[in-house]
Amino acid sequence: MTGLSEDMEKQARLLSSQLVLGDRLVEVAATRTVLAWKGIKKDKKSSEIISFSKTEHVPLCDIIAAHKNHINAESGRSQKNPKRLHQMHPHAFTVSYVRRTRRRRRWRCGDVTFHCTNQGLCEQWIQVINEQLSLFTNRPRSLLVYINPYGGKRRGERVYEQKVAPLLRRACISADVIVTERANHARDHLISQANLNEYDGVVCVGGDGMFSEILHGLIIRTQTDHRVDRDRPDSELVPCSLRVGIIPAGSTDCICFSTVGASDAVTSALHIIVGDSQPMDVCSVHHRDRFLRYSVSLLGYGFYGDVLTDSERNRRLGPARYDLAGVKTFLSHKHYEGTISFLPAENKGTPRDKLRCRSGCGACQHKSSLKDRKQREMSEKTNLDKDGGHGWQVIHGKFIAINAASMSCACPRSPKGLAPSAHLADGTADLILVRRCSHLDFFRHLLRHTTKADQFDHSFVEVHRVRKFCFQPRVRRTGLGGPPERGSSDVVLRRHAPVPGDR
Ligand SMILES: Nc1ncnc2c1ncn2[C@@H]1O[C@H](COP(=O)(O)OP(=O)(O)OP(=O)(O)O)[C@@H](O)[C@H]1O
Repeated sequence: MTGLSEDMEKQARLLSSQLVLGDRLVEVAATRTVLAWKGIKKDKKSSEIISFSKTEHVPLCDIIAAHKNHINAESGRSQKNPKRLHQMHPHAFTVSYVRRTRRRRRWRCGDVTFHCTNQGLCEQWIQVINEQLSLFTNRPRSLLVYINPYGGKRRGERVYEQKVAPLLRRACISADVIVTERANHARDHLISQANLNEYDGVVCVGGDGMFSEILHGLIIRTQTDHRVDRDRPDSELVPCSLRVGIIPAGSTDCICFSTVGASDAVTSALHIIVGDSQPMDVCSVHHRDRFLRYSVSLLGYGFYGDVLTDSERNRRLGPARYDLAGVKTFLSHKHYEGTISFLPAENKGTPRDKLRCRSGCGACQHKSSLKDRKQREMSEKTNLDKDGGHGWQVIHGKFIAINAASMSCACPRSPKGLAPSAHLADGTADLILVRRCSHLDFFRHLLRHTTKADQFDHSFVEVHRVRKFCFQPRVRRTGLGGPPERGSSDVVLRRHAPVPGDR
């Protein structure tokens, strides 16, 4: 037998045969971790089999499935001299796998078809490969899919049917699909009707708003099932047992872009199929000991809050509504007065370091135990009660924008995002305060979101990495924006929902 590669020689082969690939004879071997093949030919003099090409291989964790092919008489016609080879190898199977492209971290599905001499061998190959794939317990078998038909450019259903469903079928993953009929349909269904035990994950086909609905549905359902009081900011949330997959079909798709590294339906579907996951921090927002909402991306008060509020009124305009609302809000140039108190995150890097959070990020690996977190929370509380909040910092001022980013919030328009160094799952958020400044200065700051320049390098911008923060707007007066009632909002960062992420 010819050697495939040194690495393969070290591992026990599950199966090894001489098959045909295209117009050449190859030796193919499968181990527990890799499928590899190499071109071979018979030496005319010695009749020995010798190898003549370099080994190609696909890691098993990148294989989607192996399927039997239905060969037709035409197959192979375009190739050099395949007819005889194919007559001698009339049975075939195709292995589908993840192909990484160089283009902006996009993944595609690649196929390689091997021809065998007999049906038994063909079936043996399919069985061996699929048996190994079934050992990957992180891969989903059954999914619950929610499609928002009105998100973004209203292409959710088409994107799912054309790009995602065929891949799920190929990977033998079953999917129950619900096309939503109204806002909060998915959230309500998850809270009160969905039989979550039947599924390995939930898939969101839509934008950030739709993801937020699903996140709320899952977290609220889990907390209700475990009788956790959501109104208490110090309640320990019970993690959801299901992962959430995101197929981007919205306007900005920032959560998908920041976690997967690309805003592309096929790439997301492939991440879901191979069982990738990425934990994410979830931030809970409370007002006077009442739970308001959860957030995993951006909480914006002032400029971004106003842009979102205004854009909601023009939803019929599609993604262009953000541009319109952005220009209007920018021209209005409002500022908001208030007091921000925050608890800085210690030993968690800084929002201006050059680290970029990717899957496998060291800062997000550390899982503090429940005991550690309880102790930290107790000491934070004691410090707060003892001397009015030792460790807490307080800033009073007039602000154009107060933003808390629990992730970079990168999107195709702003590839490094609002908070380039924010981590996905380290239990902190980057609190960005833009103080009152001139129109021109604010424009310069906004412009930097789209360039490589440091957007925090302005005298009127400050940024802090925080665990918790609280905003107390000044009582509303004529000409001053902000919520009508007096009171403060607390934001608490937690680790929580896993989503498929980049590897
Ligand atoms: N069938 C439906 N009809 C109307 N609204 C819906 C429907 N299904 C979901 N929604 C709501 O549409 C909102 C926007 O959806 P989505 O996030 O998918 O699109 P989007 O255009 O990217 O919007 P955003 O930029 O706000 O994220 C969500 O907040 C969701 O609650």
